[in-house]
Amino acid sequence: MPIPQPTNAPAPGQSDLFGLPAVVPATPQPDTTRIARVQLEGAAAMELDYTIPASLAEGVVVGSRVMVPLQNRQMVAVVLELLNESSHRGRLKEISSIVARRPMFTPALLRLARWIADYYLVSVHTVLRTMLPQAVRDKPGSFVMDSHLKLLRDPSPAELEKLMNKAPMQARVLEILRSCQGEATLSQIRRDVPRAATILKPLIKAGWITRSEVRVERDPFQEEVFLPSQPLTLTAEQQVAYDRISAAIDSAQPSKPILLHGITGSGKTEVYLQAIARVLERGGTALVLVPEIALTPQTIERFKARFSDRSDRIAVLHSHLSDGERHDEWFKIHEDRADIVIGARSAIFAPLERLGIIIVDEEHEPSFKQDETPRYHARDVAVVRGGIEKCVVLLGSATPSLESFENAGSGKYELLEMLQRTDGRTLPLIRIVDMRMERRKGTGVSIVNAGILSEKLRAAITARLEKREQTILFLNRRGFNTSLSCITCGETVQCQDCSIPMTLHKHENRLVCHVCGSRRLPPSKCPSCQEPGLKFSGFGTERVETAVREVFPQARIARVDTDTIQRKNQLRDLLRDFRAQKLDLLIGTQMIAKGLDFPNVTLVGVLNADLALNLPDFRAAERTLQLLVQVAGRAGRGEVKGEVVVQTYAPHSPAVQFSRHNDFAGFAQQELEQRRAFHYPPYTHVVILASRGKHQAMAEFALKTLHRRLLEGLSEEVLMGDPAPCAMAKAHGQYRFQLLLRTPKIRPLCRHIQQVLQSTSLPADVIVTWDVDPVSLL
Ligand SMILES: Nc1ncnc2c1ncn2[C@@H]1O[C@H](COP(=O)(O)OP(=O)(O)OP(=O)(O)O)[C@@H](O)[C@H]1O
Ligand SMILES: [Zn+2]
Repeated sequence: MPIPQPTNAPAPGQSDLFGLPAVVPATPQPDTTRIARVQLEGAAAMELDYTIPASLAEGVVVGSRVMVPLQNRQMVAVVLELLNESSHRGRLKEISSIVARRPMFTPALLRLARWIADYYLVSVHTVLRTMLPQAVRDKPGSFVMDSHLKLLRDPSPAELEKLMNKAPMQARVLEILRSCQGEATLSQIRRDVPRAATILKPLIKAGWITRSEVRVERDPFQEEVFLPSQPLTLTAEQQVAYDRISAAIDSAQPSKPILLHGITGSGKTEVYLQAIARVLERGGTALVLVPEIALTPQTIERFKARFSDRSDRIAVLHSHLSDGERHDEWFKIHEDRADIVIGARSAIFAPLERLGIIIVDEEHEPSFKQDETPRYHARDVAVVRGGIEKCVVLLGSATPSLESFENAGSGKYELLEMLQRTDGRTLPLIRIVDMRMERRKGTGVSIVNAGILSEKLRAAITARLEKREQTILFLNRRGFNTSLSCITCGETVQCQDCSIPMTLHKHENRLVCHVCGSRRLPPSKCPSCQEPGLKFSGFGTERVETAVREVFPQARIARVDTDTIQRKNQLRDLLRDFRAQKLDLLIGTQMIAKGLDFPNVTLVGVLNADLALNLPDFRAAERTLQLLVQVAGRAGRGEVKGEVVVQTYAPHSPAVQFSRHNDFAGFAQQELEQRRAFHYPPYTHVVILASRGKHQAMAEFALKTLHRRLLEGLSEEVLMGDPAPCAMAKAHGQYRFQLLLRTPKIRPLCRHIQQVLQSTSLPADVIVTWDVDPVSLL
């Protein structure tokens, strides 16, 4: 949809960030009173003070981008603070000019940036960079432009005919304009009159039309139509939750963050929708964070449908957008043309003003943590942003993170629970299959013997196929066989650059490294002892697909993983087919574990529950439980009761047992006791210090040096491990080491680490990283 440009818009091409002249020159005036503390862009972590000349006094506000002199050069900087005093007063230089009047960062976001910099030990500059999408950072204001033409008066038939004889192209343009109510864009007219641009001038001169420049939004949902949806009548539990949330929205006092623990299908999304409606009624805006993987068209459709009267005021930010789309969506928010923003992790930095609520759905999801610098956790940042903006923060999950659950337990957060499904149905029946027994039975069916499908699961699928109900099989591992090893010497074929076994992808007949992506032909003999006997083992989704097709030749089957889904709309189309029951059985990785709602799915099979359980991480049990509960939540969402079959070699582990009884609280209680006893989060904060480099000894030396320096003056409360190789000791050709620190008080530890890092010189070819509150130890 074209959007009118501000009236003072310069011609495209010479516009700066916000359609203002690129630079507002300053007249130097010695008599200044105010001082701006700025953050230089491009330079490392430099904060400097400048005076604000009187001529710019009104234009410079917190968040403005300005030009400042630095050693004979002019640099771009962001105003962080306005001060009355500076310790350097008298020697300060003046701000030269304003780059953009409208600040790129709201004051609240600047405060947030400082908090993040401080908490995660990074520079403010790095955080500010992260806060802007790349397309906005690099090419702000690069909109697609078009001309909007308007017919000033209808030509009479006689006038048209006269024009037709003299200048037929001009007459044709007038005709087109008349046929579309007197208004059209140049690109619309070009479809009929390709050279229309060349004849606009005479038409304008003759007083027939006017022309103005407009932006064309690159709207990711341009072609979608949304059927409006009405608010549902809330269930009793939903009503209680909603009442509390809306009281917090209405309250003038800042409220605690709210944790909404609602089982799958309890109608959390409906509560979010109604809470947002409440915020909008009061003139506020809403920010919704969803894990990238759950940010499906289905999710967005629900929001667009509910707020269909203002669906053009919903902005979406996630990684599947093109750069241009992301640029335009960001500016839509920046220019106050959006009231609701839905996005993945980095949308927490959406420059919304008048924020009334921040919702973090699936708050337990590890993907809310960024795995590169700055390693922030969007859920925790949401809580801090909520504090700064004085808005409601609502964290939702069927399996809250133990951090949030403990915060609710200790009264730091408020806990709301919804433990019934909206349809009043019970949760699906969960059957645990002990695969140790299963394999001992040796039924003679190869797929069973290979440990892929138990007899129970096979029978359950057969029953579903007969009843024309649908099945989802879940396995969080791609490929055909997951390892290849030598029967003589026992060596496993590993990636040369990474210390993990390579996976066979049969379709392309290659061994693939799932860490660095390197590929090679499967060797015919052992690379280590040169003997010929090599044996494939372990199975991934590709193998499952082949096996299931063999056992159920009539079934209509599809596989969903990153190997089969490569195009943008492929997943959407496939899920549409599944919903329309054009498919009987879906096999997939975590791509299908989240948020999907298919009424005809009555069976979910978890092929190997132990994958997450066996990870060397104190959160292994928590992750397993989250996964089982989420996956199980996909079954029985319609009329028929659902069934879940979980295959495991560890049937008695707490994660399996508690998920079977859908007892999140019971699991949390037991797990929290363990965490407390062994000083793990949420009772401590973890910091991981890691080193990596091409030379093993150097990387290890670097971390040992840091370890030694950290010991000096380390507080007694801090538990520090020894430097050790990471679980994946080598990746991308680099050796990796890490050091784990735990502490009940994070800030003093971070200050100590920062001092050590700043005062220790390390080998140039070793990279040292640190991660505050990591979500994974791998
Ligand atoms: N008050 C209600 N009355 C009737 N149906 C409802 C109500 N609230 C929600 N539903 C329906 O129940 C289903 C589940 O709701 P919803 O998706 O909001 O749950 P959820 O807790 O977000 O689920 P999940 O965590 O599994 O994604 C949806 O189909 C929704 O339309
Ligand atoms: Zn590799």
